[in-house]
Amino acid sequence: MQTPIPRLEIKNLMRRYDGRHVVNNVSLRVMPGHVTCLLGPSGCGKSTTLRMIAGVEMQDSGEIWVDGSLVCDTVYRVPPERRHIGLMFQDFALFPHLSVARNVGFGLSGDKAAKQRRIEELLDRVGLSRYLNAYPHELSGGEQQRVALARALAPRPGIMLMDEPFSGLDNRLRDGIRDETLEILREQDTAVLLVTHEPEEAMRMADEIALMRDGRIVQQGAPYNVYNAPVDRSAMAFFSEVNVIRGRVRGSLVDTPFGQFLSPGAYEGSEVEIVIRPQHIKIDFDRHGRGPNPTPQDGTPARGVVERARFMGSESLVEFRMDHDGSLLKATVPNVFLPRPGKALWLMIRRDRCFLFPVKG
Ligand SMILES: Nc1ncnc2c1ncn2[C@@H]1O[C@H](COP(=O)(O)OP(=O)(O)OP(=O)(O)O)[C@@H](O)[C@H]1O
Repeated sequence: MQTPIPRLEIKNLMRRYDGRHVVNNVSLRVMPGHVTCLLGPSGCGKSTTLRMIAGVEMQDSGEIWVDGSLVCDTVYRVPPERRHIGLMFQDFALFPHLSVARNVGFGLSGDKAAKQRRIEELLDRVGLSRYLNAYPHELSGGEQQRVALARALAPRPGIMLMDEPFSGLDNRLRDGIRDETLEILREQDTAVLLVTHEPEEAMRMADEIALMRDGRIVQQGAPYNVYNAPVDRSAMAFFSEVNVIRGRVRGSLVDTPFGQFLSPGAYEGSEVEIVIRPQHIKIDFDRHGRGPNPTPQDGTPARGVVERARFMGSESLVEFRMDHDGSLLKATVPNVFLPRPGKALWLMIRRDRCFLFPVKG
């Protein structure tokens, strides 16, 4: 069976500024109708990657392929306007002297009636039909952004590059517009590469997440896998707060106040971190100075004293000062759980949800 050809493929893309690799050997593929999110902190090289694919910036080395054809390497280069790539960048610019309808229809060819139908269809989908004849300055920032989105979607690009396209929208609007945009892009079988620094946005939108750090992709996969099988502590901490418990490997085991942990693959005598998200810490009551009995699933309980408890909406966040070393651990509990500061409680770690990483350096 033939392997399907990716709509977009980049191979070993490199870009240096002032001798520093800001994009370092980045490779990825996006299939038609799929959304890949380049996710990473500010300055990690996401936008530079997108700009090279768009053709507005040249790579130092590496290749860009569209539908199995080379579009750009260090010798050959298809100009941006002939790449048939749609762009939706943070700093979108509408043409101020054109009406909303003409802005949306700007990149459209074909007969007038078909153009008009497409313009009306898109404005309807982004909820702006009533502004057909308005001018950009008559619209709010968020409305202008939705017009820019309609304009980018109108020519049915085979590839859409999006750089934080929803960041200017208020929360109430954002989810709806995001879902609607995705639906349109999927209907058109467009391959989408979306840049964001927000893990929630990536989890919500992506078929695949490429987690970027210091110019490199450090992990790539379905959102579920990237979240639940992080490659290291930083990858894990990018998605949520984490608790870290340190220990040393002795005879393939790590001894901690929460009991012993198996340490497969870690060197004897090396220092390791056991990392756990706040939602995977279990809380139990104090029974006259004793905690619950140890279990194979949750190990040994360790006692902590509540330092602070806050209600966060759908969950409560409780911070504990641990008896054994004075460290602070965070636990989240669904709904309302607000023990008073000073109260002693027992914490246990869900063994199936903790990760063990070697301490670097
Ligand atoms: N034209 C340039 N000249 C010199 N350095 C640059 C240039 N463009 C980007 N950089 C640097 O390259 C690095 C990566 O920038 P890039 O904009 O790709 O990051 P990013 O991950 O998209 O960040 P953000 O989310 O803040 O936009 C940054 O350190 C930035 O300062």
